[in-house]
Amino acid sequence: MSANTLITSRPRDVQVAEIAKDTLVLRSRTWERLKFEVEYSRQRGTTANSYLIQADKKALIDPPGESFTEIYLQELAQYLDFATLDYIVLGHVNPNRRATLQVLFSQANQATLICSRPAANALKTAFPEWESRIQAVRSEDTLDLGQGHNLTFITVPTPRWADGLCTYDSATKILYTDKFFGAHICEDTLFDEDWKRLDAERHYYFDCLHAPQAKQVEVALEKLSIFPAKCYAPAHGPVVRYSLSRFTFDYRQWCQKQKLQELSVALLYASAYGNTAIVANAIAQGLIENGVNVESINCELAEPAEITRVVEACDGFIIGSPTLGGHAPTQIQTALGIVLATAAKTKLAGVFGSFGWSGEAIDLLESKLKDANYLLGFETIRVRFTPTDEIFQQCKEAGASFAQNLKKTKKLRTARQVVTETQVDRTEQAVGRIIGSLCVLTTRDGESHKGVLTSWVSQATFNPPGIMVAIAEEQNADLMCHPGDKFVLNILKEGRNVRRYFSRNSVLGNNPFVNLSTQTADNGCLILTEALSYLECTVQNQIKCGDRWLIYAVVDKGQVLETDGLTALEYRKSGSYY
Ligand SMILES: Cc1cc2nc3c(=O)[nH]c(=O)nc-3n(C[C@H](O)[C@H](O)[C@H](O)COP(=O)(O)O)c2cc1C
Repeated sequence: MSANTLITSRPRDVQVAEIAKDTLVLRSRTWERLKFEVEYSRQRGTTANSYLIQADKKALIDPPGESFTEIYLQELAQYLDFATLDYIVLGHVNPNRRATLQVLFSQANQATLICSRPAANALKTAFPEWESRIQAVRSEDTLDLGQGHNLTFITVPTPRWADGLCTYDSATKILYTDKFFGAHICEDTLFDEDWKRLDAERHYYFDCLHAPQAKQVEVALEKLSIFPAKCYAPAHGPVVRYSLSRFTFDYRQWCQKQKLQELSVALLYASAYGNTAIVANAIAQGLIENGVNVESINCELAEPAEITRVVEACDGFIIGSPTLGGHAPTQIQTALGIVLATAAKTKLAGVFGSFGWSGEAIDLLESKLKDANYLLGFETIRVRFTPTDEIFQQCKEAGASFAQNLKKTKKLRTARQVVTETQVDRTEQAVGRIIGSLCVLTTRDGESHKGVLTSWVSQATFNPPGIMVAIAEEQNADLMCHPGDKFVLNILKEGRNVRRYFSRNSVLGNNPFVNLSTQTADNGCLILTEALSYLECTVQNQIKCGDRWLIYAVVDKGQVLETDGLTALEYRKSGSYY
């Protein structure tokens, strides 16, 4: 029997120990993975740490979730007469923790609940009967428990825990860090004396929970750094006494590492009950494991300017929503508006969400992004209620495949944009920055069909719909420079290599059309069925300018052949050649 089997067979318990003057830790331990930790467990169990400070006043910090309610309260009763408890301090709230609070609050009937403002709002909705006993605190608010135990509160909002609150006790110099500086590992050892052994678990915990919110974690670290802490008391895993500065340094390094990744994805979501947030976290894990930085935005907290900034800066974006009353929450609708107005169409996009029965919000997001012509980096993820282990894995894989797709498209774009320092003519380089849609222009000469590749095309008029094409003599200009001449403009799709049949150096034969599937348009010219769309055009005017004919033609009719996909673009190094 392996050591691991032995460990997992131990029953849940609550380990109690004194960690400083007047201060106990109560570690609710499970040697197996907890269900709600599907998202970040490495199967080494975990501890849900709660702390009790007993000075002139008594404060209990972070009672555990409902899987421990009974054994935790039984154990706590050995050390505390509930009727004498003055305060319950919460680092964050979640639905899972409410069950324990419900029982504790009814027995500790003198106790006031201390938490951040967002947590207070959520708790007042959950426990309206206790509204007067819930007290919201702000950063730098203090609470004197007597005997030197002066508590200072620090709000540390992150996308995942908008209501995050840390607490510093001046008597013991313990900083109660809640979700920061934890690890999911269950052992008898209370402290981190053998901290090198904890490295992998700590790093994994950070990657799963904090890497997607590195920016906000850095802000939190800054706020916490002003306290002369000698000990971190986290919500999970060993109490940090021996590796405080090393662990703080690691957090800073890990945050930096995220920000230095070459590619970054904006992950926008809202989540009323936490399910969409779990899906977001799974996708984030897949991205992070594949070397992509993730900037999470909880749309319920973020200002529009912040969303705009992140969407502008990212290489790809993924947006997720719950469906509530047949709709996406207002904040998601606002974020979608910002995305549609801000994100370049070349950015890779993704959609996900948790729903109950109809999932309209997910459909809305998908259809708006598809209509706007964004390319999706994975098939839209629809999860009913809470993701199972299996679905969680699938979401993670979707994140991984988004990362791979992002790398591919980025490579394509940068390869085309590289300009070497040896190029002499800056003007040419500057002109070369003009890009165009890659098209094949087909004309007809009697029974013979011709096709030329060009990106020198743009819309010229709304009414009638008209286009402008610049064409060289050798590009069959004679077939399209007279009023009344007909042609078809085939607009090519990114990722399909149709251009190779029409390039000047093509070795694929003189007649490109034998290799391609075509239809004949009403005007007699060929439509390439692999194109994204096509326009049937009639020439109206022309001007000979420099080495080109400038042709103006009206669009008689057109059709989109594929609703998914992006227009292929032609990037050039110089304005003096194609
Ligand atoms: C008040 C309320 C209204 C809901 N309305 C819908 C709905 O119209 N369509 C649907 O598919 N699911 C609906 N649901 C189910 C939620 O979409 C589902 O619980 C989802 O997991 C919530 O995601 P979240 O945990 O990220 O908030 C509703 C749930 C609640 C609580």
